[in-house]
Amino acid sequence: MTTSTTATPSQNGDSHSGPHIYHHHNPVDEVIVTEKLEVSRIRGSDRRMVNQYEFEKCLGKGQHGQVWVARDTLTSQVVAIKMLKRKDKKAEKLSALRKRNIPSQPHVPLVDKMSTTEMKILKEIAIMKKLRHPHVVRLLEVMDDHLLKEIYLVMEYCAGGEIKWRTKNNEPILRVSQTRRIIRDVILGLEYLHFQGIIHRDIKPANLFWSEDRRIVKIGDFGVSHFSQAQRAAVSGNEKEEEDPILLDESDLSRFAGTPMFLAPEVVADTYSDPSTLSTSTSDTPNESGKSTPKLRPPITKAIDIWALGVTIYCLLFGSLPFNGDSEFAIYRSIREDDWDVPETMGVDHIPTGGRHQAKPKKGRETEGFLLMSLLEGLLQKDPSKRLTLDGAKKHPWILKDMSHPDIWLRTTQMAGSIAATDAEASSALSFVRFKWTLDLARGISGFFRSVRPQRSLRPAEKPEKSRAKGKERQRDDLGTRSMPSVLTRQKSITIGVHEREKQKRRGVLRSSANQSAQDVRQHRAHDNRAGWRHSSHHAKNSEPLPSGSGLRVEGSGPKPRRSSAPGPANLDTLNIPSTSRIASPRPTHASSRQPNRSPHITTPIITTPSATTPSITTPSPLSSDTEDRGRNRFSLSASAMYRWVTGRSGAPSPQEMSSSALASGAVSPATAPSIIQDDRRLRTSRDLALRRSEDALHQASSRKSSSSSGPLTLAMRAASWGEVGVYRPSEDIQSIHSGEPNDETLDDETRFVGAGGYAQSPVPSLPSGVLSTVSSAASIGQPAFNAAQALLHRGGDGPPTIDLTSRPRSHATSPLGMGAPCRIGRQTIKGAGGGS
Ligand SMILES: Nc1ncnc2c1ncn2[C@@H]1O[C@H](COP(=O)(O)OP(=O)(O)OP(=O)(O)O)[C@@H](O)[C@H]1O
Repeated sequence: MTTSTTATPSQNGDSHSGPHIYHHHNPVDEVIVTEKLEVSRIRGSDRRMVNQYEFEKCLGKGQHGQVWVARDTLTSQVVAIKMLKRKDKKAEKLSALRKRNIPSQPHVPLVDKMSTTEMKILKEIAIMKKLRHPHVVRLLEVMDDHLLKEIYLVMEYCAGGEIKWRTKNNEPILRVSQTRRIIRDVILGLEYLHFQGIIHRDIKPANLFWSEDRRIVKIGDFGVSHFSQAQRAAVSGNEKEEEDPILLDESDLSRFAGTPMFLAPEVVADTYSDPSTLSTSTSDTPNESGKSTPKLRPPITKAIDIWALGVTIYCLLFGSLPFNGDSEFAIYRSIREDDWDVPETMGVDHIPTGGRHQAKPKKGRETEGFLLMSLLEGLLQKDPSKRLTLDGAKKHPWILKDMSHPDIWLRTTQMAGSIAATDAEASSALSFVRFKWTLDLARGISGFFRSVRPQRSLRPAEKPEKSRAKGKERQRDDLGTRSMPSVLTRQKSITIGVHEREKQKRRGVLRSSANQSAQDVRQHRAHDNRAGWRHSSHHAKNSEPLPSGSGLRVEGSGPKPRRSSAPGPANLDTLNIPSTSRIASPRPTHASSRQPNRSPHITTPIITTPSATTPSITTPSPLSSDTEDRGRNRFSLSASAMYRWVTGRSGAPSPQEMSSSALASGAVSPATAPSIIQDDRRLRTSRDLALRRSEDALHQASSRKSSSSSGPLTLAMRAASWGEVGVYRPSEDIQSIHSGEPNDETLDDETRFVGAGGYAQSPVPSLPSGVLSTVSSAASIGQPAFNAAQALLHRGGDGPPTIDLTSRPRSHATSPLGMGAPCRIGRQTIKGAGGGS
């Protein structure tokens, strides 16, 4: 649900009048859009207050504005607020020059009415609004008052800061194992972005953020990201899916955006340095006149993120960049032409690399260095068509190294059919619903999954990107820590007319959805969410040129100068969707695709039959032969299987075995248990349970607004992303997954248990993995589930071990397990090194 809020009249006249209603964040809410702002100063201090947010300290300044840590005085939640200036004089001048060449049209393009900066901001917002994943920084609220010169993006605050990767002497500061875990998180986040049709375009260590305790890494900064409708349609199987017109503009891939050292070769292709060679020919053979025609520039696809991931891994492990130069031009040349090399050792733990080219060892004897070289080889392929895919990277032995159950990790973190790919689905609390244990829910879902096999759709035909822009480059003086500013070159596709039609369509949908049955609630929410977009951009899209702000003074000189623009890459969307990402079609948009028996609560990903226009094939998951397994009823309750294991018999737990509070709260219904257990019959092994737990963590996390560091949820999530899925491990394993100092003796039993994503040692020494993981999952879900788990496990006598869960696990923020512990290098304790600051 998107909510508009209003503010009080300002004391200082900074905002206009309106009733005093500030929105209270609810973890399952969609992004809030606030249109009226009150900007004031806190009495007796020079600190700024914007609506309910008290600004505390400035984190830094980027291209278009500042980022502040602020506190929500209503909830005490600490957030990061990005203040973006609507107008950017320099960028606009450049844009105005370009626009002179655009012929006049019956409808004035939206971009011509809005500043290019504002357009960019709106795009960033539109992209961020779609995202909800534990490894992606979350947008909580957009504060956009057209009377003010700044737009405020309230985001999840990642208190661990950005990932630091080198000392002043260009030495690495992370261990190899830490890097591996970071990269696993990034892969999961990136996989989600690509699944959503988003190319990040600025993957680099500085855009990867630690959670407060440095257990989780999240991808942030979507300032130059690109949304591809074609990619999205390929995933959803619905080419006609409605989207924001702002997002539909695909010309912006022709922008030359990103951070120079992390740009892929296809982005800096030599047509850039020599515009005369620019050609649309696909051949490099001599033509009739005998002249050789250069190859067509490779299309810009999500493969650019894979390249940047390779550069990022290199940075984290070696403390230096694989491609560098004294000037931007030299950097690009190096990216295009140079081979990369590696130092003798990697990581702060100085593990030998074995060199760039090494003889292939016998199977099973591959060294860390050998595996890394093979991974980098795949990621840093200059030809994007030969580059490793994200799926390939995820399955690479270096990434999976030291995992006790890589196959389970791969399966549990698989995107297709498991991750809610739409806003509506992402907003659902799958695990929470699961623990409601409603009969309809369990039956409906299991029936559904039995009847529908996963399908995967082929992507639509490639769209040629027409626009090409030429430009000059400018030298950059920083070392890849700053993104290049982005300037839209053409925005012809977005017109007021398009917007009006879009609005009318949505209104119609919204009206009719008001009368739909409860089964349509989820779909309604999706529309509602997108319609909510109108709140923030309504005036921008429909009104006359925006009035200049009356409130905040414009400070500074705007963004850094535009560095360069390049000839536009040729093609836009030949996005290679990993096979594992194609299985599900998550959002039905037509009534015909609705499942008649689905409960209004059911918000599980939907596997739709592909539309007539989209060819599809049915392919088993590459990870396992049991594709059907993926389609199983994920609502089958692990807890019931846990019950079966605990009691040694099938059937429902008796009411006495349920905790009274769980029953009282309605979270556990004895009447529903038999059917649930029946549905659960196929889940016989603890392995399945472990799998389930991990999925739950993902879903639960994706449903939470505040997926920051607090709460036990993130522990389960961490387990999933760190590849340690619900497996009991002895004490030495705790150290092996410990990113801080190995001799940390401060773990107490409870903390160990809280960290039960596979790290518990006591007090559950002989607990099978499934049970342990289930409890971990339950703990992440909340009191009712927690009570249920407790009821099931809390039995004495000759059965399995008793686990006392009477006290809620304490926040893992206090737990030293994992990356929270300091990492010392010499006498220094290094921030961002998986340790304290
Ligand atoms: N959600 C967040 N949580 C914590 N810190 C953040 C968050 N978002 C941004 N920051 C920090 O705020 C600072 C400013 O960020 P911003 O993205 O505006 O600029 P930048 O990354 O330095 O430059 P640019 O984006 O122009 O490349 C950076 O130090 C960044 O690490």
